[in-house]
This record gives sequence, structure tokens and C-alpha cells, in this order.
Amino acid sequence: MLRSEYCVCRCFFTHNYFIKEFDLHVNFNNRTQFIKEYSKVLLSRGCRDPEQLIPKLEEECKRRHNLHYESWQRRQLLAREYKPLHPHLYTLQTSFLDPKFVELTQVTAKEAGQTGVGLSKHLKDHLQRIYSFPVFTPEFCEALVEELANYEQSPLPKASPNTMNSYGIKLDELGFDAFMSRLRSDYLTPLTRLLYPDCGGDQLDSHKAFIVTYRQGQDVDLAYHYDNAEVTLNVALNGDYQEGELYFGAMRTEEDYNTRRLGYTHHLAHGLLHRGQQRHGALPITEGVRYNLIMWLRSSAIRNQLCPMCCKEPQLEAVKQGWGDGFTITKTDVCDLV
Ligand SMILES: O=C(O)CCC(=O)C(=O)O
Ligand SMILES: [Fe+2]
Repeated sequence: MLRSEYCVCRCFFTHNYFIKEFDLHVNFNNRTQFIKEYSKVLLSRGCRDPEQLIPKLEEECKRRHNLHYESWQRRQLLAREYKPLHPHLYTLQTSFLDPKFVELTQVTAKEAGQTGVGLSKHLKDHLQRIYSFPVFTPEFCEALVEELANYEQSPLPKASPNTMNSYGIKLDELGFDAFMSRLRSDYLTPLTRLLYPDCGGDQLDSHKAFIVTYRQGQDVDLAYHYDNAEVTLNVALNGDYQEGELYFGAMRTEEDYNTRRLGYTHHLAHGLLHRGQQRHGALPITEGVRYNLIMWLRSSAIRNQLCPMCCKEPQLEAVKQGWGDGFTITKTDVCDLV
């Protein structure tokens, strides 16, 4: 029998370290390489002593090596000790979804191809293959935000959702993995299959789902970046904050002349779909707290060919639990060979 093991690319341990103070992504193999490669640019950005950044990079390197195992441990701990405020939220029900979204996901390729009408009815085209549409009901969003705040206020451990956002929640750790898998396969894939067949949208087989939280005194914005994803869904879970728009620029593979454009204002319960490899960032919020649900949707068929983070053939390392970073190796069970 054939069986897929989920993997990370080894570049995860060396590439894409983000130095927030100087708004710089770097690769970090060791001290000598780092100083040689980045001293000049760091000095030009006002850093007095690049050497002083090394302990933090070493710490991040250690965190990355332990990440999947520790995440799994937190997941077990939360399953045992966290008391959900709204237990019913953890199983996806159609009633959580906006009926327009359900209708949209039922549009067939034939209908969409014939007139474009089937899709354009509930989906707004923002150019550059960025689309928005209602996803959840406002009632669901309100209850989910209450659940997230309840967990945030609990003494239980929390992890940063990714290498750039320090505040937020990894939804698999909180127990939403089955929910998100169903959202991906039953509702999002019918759409991404039509919108992004060239980016693996027709064969998304894993995801990383998390909440990003912005509030004064913590993270208030997000620097310009591209995602470790083929396609990204970003849903606004609340509306009681000011500013915090998204902006988009060139694809990772294109020259970027710093022409950041196409501002997008979030709307409560609406989602935005975009290609993960299109550069984007979030402007600072000026008031309130902003909760957004992010799904980095991944296709092993695409990323097994070329890692989107190091742009090389991936060097695969299997993870024991979870989806890794969405790469796979296919193994044949030994008993099949005899
Ligand atoms: O804050 C946002 O809405 C964007 C978040 C984002 O781009 C990401 O987490 O990859
Ligand atoms: Fe992003």
C-alpha cells in the first residue's frame, strides 16, 4: 500500500529569518555566513552591531528544530486541559457558513466557464487574481472570537502562529484541524480549482490554519512578505478596529519595484483569496483589536517539485505528526513487497 508522509524542506532551518527591527529577511547558516552576507545592509539600515543579532537568530533556529514536536505536545495538552467556551464550534456545520458562500462553492466548472456569471454573482474580482466573498455568518464569527479570547485569557501555553506574527493562535493546536480540513476539501477546493488550477488549486492536500491578532502594544501590522502557501485565504473575524488594510505587490518570482498597490479593506466575515506567492503586507491598526483567520493552502504536487521558500528542489525531512509544511514523500509499506 502507498502511504504519504508529510515533510518540511530543510531550508526551514536556514532560510527566511525575519529581523523585525530592520524589516529584513535573512538566511542564517552560521555566524560567519550571516556577518559576511548581511553586515552591509544592516549597517545601512541603522543597525550598530550586526553581531548582536546572532543570539536571537540562534534561538529562533532552535525553536524551528523543536517546532513540530512541541506543537504536537501543546495539542495534546490543550485537548486534555482546555475547556472550550462554545464546544459546538469545533465541528464545521453548514449553518456557520454564509449561504452565498455555499452557493458559490456549488458552481460547477461548466457554469463558470460558460458565462463567468456563476462565480461573479457572489465573488468580487479585485484584479491580480485576488477575490473576496462572504465566508461565515457574523454570528459564527462573533462566537469564534469569544472562543479565541477565552483561550488567550487562559493560562495554557500559546505559540506564535508563524515566523513573522508573534501573536495569534495555531488552530490545529486548539482542536480545529478537522474543521479546517473539511473547509479546505468540501468548500474551498471547488473554488480554488476554478480560480488557481495553475497554482495547485485543483489539488490542495494540506494547510496551515491560524489566527493573527493585532492590538496596540503587541503586533499592530505585518511586513511585506509572501506566504509559505500556494493559495491563501484570509477571513476577517471582527470589525471593531481602525485601519489595518492589506496591500499587494508583485509575485515572488517577479521584479518588485516597491510598487505596493491594491489596498483592500477587510469586511467582517468576508474572506480574501490570493496566490500565496504574491507579495503582500498589512498596514498598522490604529485602534481596537483585529482577529483574522488565515489558511495557507498547500499542494504537495506543486511544492514537491519546487520549494516556494528556497526556490529549489526541496530537501525533505519527514515530520512525525501533523502536516509539516505540506511536502510529501510516498512510501510503500514493506509488507506489500513480499
Ligand atoms: O493580517 C493580515 O490580514 C494578513 C496576514 C498574512 O498575510 C499572513 O499571515 O500570511
Ligand atoms: Fe501572508
